[in-house]
Amino acid sequence: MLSSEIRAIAFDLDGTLIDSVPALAEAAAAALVDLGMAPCSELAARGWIGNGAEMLMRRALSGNVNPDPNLAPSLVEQALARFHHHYGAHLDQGSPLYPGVADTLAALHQRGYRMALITNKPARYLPDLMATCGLSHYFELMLGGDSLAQRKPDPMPLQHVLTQFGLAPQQMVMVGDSRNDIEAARAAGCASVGLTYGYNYGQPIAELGPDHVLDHFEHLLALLPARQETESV
Ligand SMILES: O=C(O)COP(=O)(O)O
Ligand SMILES: [Mg+2]
Repeated sequence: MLSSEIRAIAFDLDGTLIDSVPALAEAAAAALVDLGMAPCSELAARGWIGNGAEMLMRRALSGNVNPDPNLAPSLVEQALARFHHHYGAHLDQGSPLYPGVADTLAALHQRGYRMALITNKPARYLPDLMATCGLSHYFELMLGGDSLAQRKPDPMPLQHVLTQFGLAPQQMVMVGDSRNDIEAARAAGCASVGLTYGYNYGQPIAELGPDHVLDHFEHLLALLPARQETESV
């Protein structure tokens, strides 16, 4: 069980709520082909997701999770533009919800938790993508990787949500699949829950030391009781 002080939940998106690998990998591969390069595999792209679209394309251009520091800025710019072209054109395909996500979010909402989305994905995609998934109405605030000056693993997005919600760090938990989520939560003074099914550069999320590690999204319900119950004690 998480602290009974928890009033809000910040959710990561890619690898936590939706399996975005198929859509992101396809757009990255198509962008490489547009530039006359060989496409990347879905498996490779899986290890490059987590730090936003530009970093995904830097890694794709380099064929490595550690991007070549000498990539020409114009090449990165072109690759990113082609990525946005392909990804934006197929937002409604290739990003299925993980099992249990819709019902669990509905139940947590019903239990009285306030919810925010904190993703490193570019903010421009969030309204349409979340509407397509049928999840928009749960989130009071949706932040993308380019919404603020800093993104996860920096604590800034979590601090922004706390300020907007008028809450202290111990009143919010971050739920995510990668080191960026766990490190951002720790730096903000928030609890964290790590999900094992997402993308964490191939490293088990437990190694980052989140407060709880879950294999299934719906197991969140056991950690976060109905708010009315918590408030009556
Ligand atoms: O798109 C990314 O690179 C990561 O997105 P996430 O923060 O929702 O996992
Ligand atoms: Mg993620």
